[in-house]
Order: sequence, then C-alpha cells, then structure tokens
Amino acid sequence: MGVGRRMQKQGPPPDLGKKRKSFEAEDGTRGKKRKTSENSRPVAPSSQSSNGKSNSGLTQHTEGNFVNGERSKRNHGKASVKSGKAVTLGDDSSDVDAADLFGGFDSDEDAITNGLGDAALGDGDALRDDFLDSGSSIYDSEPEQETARFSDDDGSDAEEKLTAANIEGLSRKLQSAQDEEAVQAAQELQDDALQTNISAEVNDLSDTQAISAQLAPDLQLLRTRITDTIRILDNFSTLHDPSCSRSSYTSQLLEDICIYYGYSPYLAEKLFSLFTPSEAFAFFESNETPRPLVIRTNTLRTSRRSLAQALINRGVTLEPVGKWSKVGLQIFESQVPLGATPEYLAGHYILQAASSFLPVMALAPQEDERILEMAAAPGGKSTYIAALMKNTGILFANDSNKNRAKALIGNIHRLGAKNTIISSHDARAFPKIIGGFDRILLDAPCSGTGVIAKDPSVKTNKTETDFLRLPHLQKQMLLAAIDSVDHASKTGGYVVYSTCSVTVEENEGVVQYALSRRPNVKLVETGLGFGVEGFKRYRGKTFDEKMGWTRRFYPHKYNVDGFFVAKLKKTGPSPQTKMDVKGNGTNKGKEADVAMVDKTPMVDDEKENGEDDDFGGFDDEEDEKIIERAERQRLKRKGLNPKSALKGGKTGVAANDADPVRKANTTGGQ
Ligand SMILES: C[S@@+](CC[C@H](N)C(=O)[O-])C[C@H]1O[C@@H](n2cnc3c(N)ncnc32)[C@H](O)[C@@H]1O
Repeated sequence: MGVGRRMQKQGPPPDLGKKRKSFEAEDGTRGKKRKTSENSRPVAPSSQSSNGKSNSGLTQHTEGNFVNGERSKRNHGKASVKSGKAVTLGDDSSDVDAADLFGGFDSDEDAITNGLGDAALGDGDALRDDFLDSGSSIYDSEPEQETARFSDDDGSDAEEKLTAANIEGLSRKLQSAQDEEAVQAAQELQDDALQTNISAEVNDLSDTQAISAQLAPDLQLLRTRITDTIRILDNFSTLHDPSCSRSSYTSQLLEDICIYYGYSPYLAEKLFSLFTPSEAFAFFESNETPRPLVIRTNTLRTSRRSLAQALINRGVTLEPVGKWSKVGLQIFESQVPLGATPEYLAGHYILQAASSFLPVMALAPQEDERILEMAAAPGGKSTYIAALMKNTGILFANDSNKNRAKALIGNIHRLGAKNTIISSHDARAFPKIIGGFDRILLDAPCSGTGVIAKDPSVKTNKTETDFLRLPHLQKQMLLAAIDSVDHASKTGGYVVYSTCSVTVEENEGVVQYALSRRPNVKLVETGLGFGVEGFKRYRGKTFDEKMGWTRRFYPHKYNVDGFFVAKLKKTGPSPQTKMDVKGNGTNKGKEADVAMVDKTPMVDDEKENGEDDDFGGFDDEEDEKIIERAERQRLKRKGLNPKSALKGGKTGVAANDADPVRKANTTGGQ
C-alpha cells in the first residue's frame, strides 16, 4: 500500500437515489478522466445505433464519481468518530490504545472459537450495524431526487419529459457534440496540414463521419442518458415512449454502458442481466472504485488487539472491519508499507480481501478435523482455516499450479500453520488420491467478475469461451470435492463452494449441476448472516428450491469484492464409490469415498441422463470443439497461424490458453 493512502470505510453504499442527487451536484462541474476499452464504440443514439464504426479515438471519459464522493465522506466521518484517536494520530501515537478502537472488547475476543462462522454471524442486528440496510433503498426512487436527477438535462423540470423523447434529445445532443468536435478536428487537421504540407492526407480524413467516429463522446451527456434510460426502464409503463420497445431502450443502455465503463458488449450484457437496471448501474459504478484494504489477524501468532496496537504505533490508521469478523482490520491510512512491517514478516497478519473471509467462515473448521482446501494458492483461506483449527488436526492445502503453490508454501510458513500438508494435484483427481475429509473448501478458479475493481482487464478479456470452459472445470472440481468428503464424518461432511465471480453459470449453475449429479448432497445454510440470496430462477431456468441459501456478495451492496458462497452437506456415499483406504496411512482410518465413478469422464453420466442445458450439464466433446474453434478464431484475430500455434491434434488446443486449469490459474485471489 502506498504511503498515506486513505481508504473508504468498508460498508454498504448509499442508496442510488442519494448517489444520483450527489452526482447531480458534481456532475456538471467536475469530472475525472478515465480510459475506456479499445473496443469501445462511439455513442450511437437510438436512432443511429447501427453506426457501428470503431472508435479508436475513444480513450477518455468523465467520471462522475459521486459514489466515491459521498461514500468516502460518510465513511471517513464514521471512521473518525469510531477511531478518533487513531485518525488524529501524530507524534504522540503511542497514546492511542487499540482497546479504544475496539470499544473495550473482551480480552478473549480474538480467541477464535469453534464454529466461528455461525457464532460470529449470528447477531443479525450487529451485522446491520456494519452493513446497515445494505442497499435496501437502491431501487427506491424518491420523487424529489428523481426530479433533481434530470435537472440539468435541458432546464425543464417535469417528470413527464423523462421519456424517450428526452433520450432522443440527448442522443441528438451527443451527436451534435460529436459533429461539432469533428468539424473542429477537421479544421485542426487542415491547419496542421498547411503547416506540414500534407494536405493530401487531410483530404482522406475529410469524411466528418469517420472523424466523428474517432472522437470521444461527451461523457457527461452519455452518463445523463444512462441514468435517464435506467429511470425509464425502472418505471417503464409510465415513462416509456410508446413507439420504443423495452429492448430498444435496453440495447441503447448497454451500448452506452460499454462506452462509458469500457466493457465488452458480451460481458456488459451478462452482468446487466443479474440486476434491475438501477442496481446494474450501482454495480458498474462500484467496479470503478477500489475496495477497502483489509488485513486478517493471524491468531496463531497474535491477537487482533495486540496487532492493532502495534500497527497504530507505526502510524497506521485502522479499525475493526465490522462486527461480523473478529480478525479483520480495515486500513484507512498507513505511513509504512503494510507488506513489509516487522509484524507482517513475523506472520502476525495477511493482506486479505474481506470477502475472502466468508467461505472460510461458512466452512466453520473445527479442531482436530481433517480438512482439504482443493485450490488453495496463495493461501489466504488455508492459513485462516489452520488458525481456526488452532493448528490441530490435518489441513491439506492443494493447488495444481506449482508456481502459485510456492506462494502458498511461503504463506503457510510465514503464518506458522503447522498442521498443513501442501500438495500440487489437479483437484479433479482427488477422489482417486485420498478421501475421508471432514470438510472441503473449493474456492474455485473463476472469471473474476466480482473483482473487476481490482482487475479491470476482466471487462474486456473474458469471452464466451471462458464462460463455457470455467463452469465446465468448476463442475468437475465440485463433483470431486463431493466425492472426497466423508459423509459419515461425526463433525462435518461439508463442502463449501465459492468463487469471486458473480455470474450464474459459475455459481448457481455449478451447484445445480452437482445437485443433479450427486443425489447424496444437499444445500445447507452458510451461516453467514448477510449476503444476497442466490438465484432460485434465472433466465427461464429454475434451480433447487434451497438455492436461496447460497449467498451472493456484491461490491455495491457491501463494499466487498463480489463473491459467491454455497455450502453443501453430504448425506450418503457417492454412487459406486465405496473403497476402504484404511491402512494406506492417508487418513484417520475412515472409510473414504474414493470416487471410482469419477475415474470415468463425468460426461458419461450426463449422456446417460440425456441432460444438457445452460446450467445443468456439459458435454466434453462438444465443449472441446467450441473451445477449439474459438481458440482458432482468437489466434487468427491476433494474426497468428492457428495450425502452428495449436500444437497436437484434436485436443491439442493449446498450451497455455486452452487448458482450463492453466488458464484458470491466472485468476485467483486470496
Ligand atoms: C481463486 S484461486 C484460489 C485462492 C485461494 N483459495 C486463496 O484463498 O488464497 C483459484 C486457484 O485454483 C487453482 N486451480 C485451477 N485449476 C485447478 C485444478 N484443476 N486443481 C487445483 N487447483 C486449481 C489456481 O492455481 C488458483 O490458485
């Protein structure tokens, strides 16, 4: 972390209405510039949206960063009230007592108890303190705020003007602004040509349309059109222009979103479909701001209170991350690099996103258990599991990527996890290697659509192929997890599945697939006292009725990375899976569910069942063809010869890119 960097408080964002009001205040007066993606297109008003010319000149747009403005004001306010001394920490920093910060917490607070997840999260009221009524009013549109929102459109005041006519007006404005800029640009080019004697080239560029297509649109107008369209879509029956369909408004909006935020049309549509239009807007907005920096106390080495005191003495401004966690500290400001303090080097803490605590809390590891984390590198969750196990029992921390496994080894050592065995296998092979686990965490490789604020490249580099390939891998991994857990465990028999993605294909779709293939598992509650319920229905598909027990965490609701957490309980042996591994020295002498059935490709039982839909199934061969075709196209687009790049035969798709495991390794988190 950079010196002096100040972070906003972890917590929910203000409601959209308030944001909008705040935005109006700022929007007309200031705006930061930010880049859009290369494949962004020029603004195409509804009447002209077929333009479709590429806009290579579109590199900047205005950030009406009202979310930040308001959030940071509010949050910092809260921080200074709660941790007043810390915030004003100066030379006499030693005066500050960490206990003040923690509101006189119990000295045992940091001693992690068994089943922390359930216990710590049981207090719904406490959670609401930290997450407030997170986003509950996001969909509300208070009349006076709505009026204010449109106040700078054209000076008119009435809601009835907020119709398609309004949008068309905006489109015209955008177009005329572009045209005007185009004319100016042409003039400038001519002037340049006169000076440089290259008038011939100027003539080539004299097509105003072509120039227009290369210029940045007026982003304030674009943003206004986005908010206007959202408003109409949210109140469609009363506000829409009868001559315009809902889908034309939606495609206009998506087009604007792609330009404004820099998403590929494919991903913008996928993410948009998860929310109401106004919530989608809040989601896209939140991806433009970083999440708070959080550290997790390593209770194997210290207590949160001692750690907080030590860091305060070094000039760090911090406070507990929220009542839902007893180990998290949110960092607001630091005079020292947090990855190099003596406390860091001594393993007293790890930098870890708050949402990464959640799968481990849902797993609720117990002392003396035998636990597996299937995809564990770089070890943020494994080291938390080891801490909750108080270094008892056995933790298997596995990751197929040997390079990433090195970071895992480093963290396991630094944080002093002594009950941990590190391995590097393809997680899908586990049922054949070792079983009998009381609990398994599968924090699966994913597309990273929950962490776009951290990695904006996700906006453009995730393709349709990724959303076939990743769920395919995730489904296989989840079946392997189920087949490796011990249904007869006295204390457990649980599998937690998590991703840092928000797409349904990678989450509910994967869980649904596992439920349909393994009747010996059922969904149970995560024990996390907050989070949005998982989808029970999506785009015409109906999921298991308990899918609402899975939890979705969104940046715009909780100011954490986007995350998904599902908890499954195994109720009986997997079909055809009994195999006694007693005596092979790998477990506590339990019967392990080594999944012989999984030695055969899982695609077989799908074929038997004849099911294959967007979420419920996959077909290896079919997928492979699609993946290969897409890979060829991608290579061609890059100007590479697919034949030489794709070594080998039919399945020789590609060394790095086409191997889901290798490719997935690039998307990870702590
Ligand atoms: C989201 S990251 C895991 C982050 C980790 N749980 C943590 O908290 O630090 C996903 C991991 O899955 C690993 N991975 C990908 N495919 C795998 C496979 N087939 N078997 C095992 N691990 C795999 C990647 O190397 C990557 O480290």
